[in-house]
Amino acid sequence: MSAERYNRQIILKGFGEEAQQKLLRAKVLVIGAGGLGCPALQYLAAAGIGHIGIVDDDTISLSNLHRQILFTTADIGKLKAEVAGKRLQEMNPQIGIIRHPIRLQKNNILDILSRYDYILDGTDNFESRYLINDACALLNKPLIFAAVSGFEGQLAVFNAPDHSTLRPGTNYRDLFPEAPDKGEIPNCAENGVIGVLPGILGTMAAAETIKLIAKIGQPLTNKILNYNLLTQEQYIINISHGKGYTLPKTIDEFLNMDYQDTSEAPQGYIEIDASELVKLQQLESTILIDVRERHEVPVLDKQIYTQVPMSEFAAFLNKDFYQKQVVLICQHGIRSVAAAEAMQEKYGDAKKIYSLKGGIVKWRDHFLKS
Ligand SMILES: Nc1ncnc2c1ncn2[C@@H]1O[C@H](COP(=O)(O)OP(=O)(O)OP(=O)(O)O)[C@@H](O)[C@H]1O
Repeated sequence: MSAERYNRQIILKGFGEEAQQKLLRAKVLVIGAGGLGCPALQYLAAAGIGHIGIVDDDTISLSNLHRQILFTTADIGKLKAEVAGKRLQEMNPQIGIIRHPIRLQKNNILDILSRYDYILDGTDNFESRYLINDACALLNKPLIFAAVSGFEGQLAVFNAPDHSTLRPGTNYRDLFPEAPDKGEIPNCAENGVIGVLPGILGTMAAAETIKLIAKIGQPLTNKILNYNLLTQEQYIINISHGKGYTLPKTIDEFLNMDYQDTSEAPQGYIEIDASELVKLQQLESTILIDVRERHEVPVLDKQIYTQVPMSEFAAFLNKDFYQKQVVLICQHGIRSVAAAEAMQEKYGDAKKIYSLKGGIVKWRDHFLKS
């Protein structure tokens, strides 16, 4: 270990060489390399956590970049776990980074989690949260939990005993015994999120992880912190042990639990305006498709826009093409939506599909300039 790299935290009173050694020996798994996971990973890697695992099966999209700060425009379409792993390794070559580009599900989670000492949940859906919570409880792993919703964030440490009172640790089900129905509570893709909020909460989650490992301060065990970005107010609520929920006590019980599928529902196509079209046009991996019939005006530059009239669209869908982003354009943005739906049906969420809202007529200036 190069002591110089960590010197400023080693010299800190109440931290020191001993705490640094604990970080170096720790194995932390971060689930989700998204808005919360990216900042958490950066600080954990920089602080010198010896082994960091990254789980994420998703690829990087343009709309991730305002908050998933490990990624650049050139990374669009690549696997988050791979890119995050590479970047963190460059940041700190002294630590071990293990990439798991997979979706955690009931059938693989126990195997992956059992290789780590601390688990940080940076996912964005309730199915995964309950699955991770129960797996951590079963395997007796401390779980650092963060979540954002609107302009507010929550932070807690589950399943870790409170060292001052020796009370056993509470878990996510003590707060919310059962999962809401899929789609009942909107996620960031549906509700929106300001990039800095998961940045703050992800960083706070890294701080809780470091506190737990180094055994400093008072981690948020048996408590949940609520943070409001608009007012900068925070408050902490004590969590007591709840009743009336089932936590699996054995692997068989876990495997028999009825967890919902954690894979994302197909995202559907995204309607964009001209400013987003300009950004997508700058990416080499974008294909622009004009779905109007051949006689329609204005005629678009054939070098930039591929013309596939709606009457020929079904045949076009059978061709294989590998571009990651497909932007569909028509006169008023109605046929492009129909084309987007057809593509969505064919490819599910394997492709990012965009439709220009309002069409060429609404954004006439953009098309006349180009
Ligand atoms: N069960 C799971 N296994 C692996 N990764 C997961 C799981 N559940 C969620 N994730 C990952 O957690 C990350 C959460 O990131 P974030 O909340 O910023 O949303 P996003 O899915 O990247 O973006 P958006 O919702 O805007 O499309 C995603 O990259 C997602 O793939």
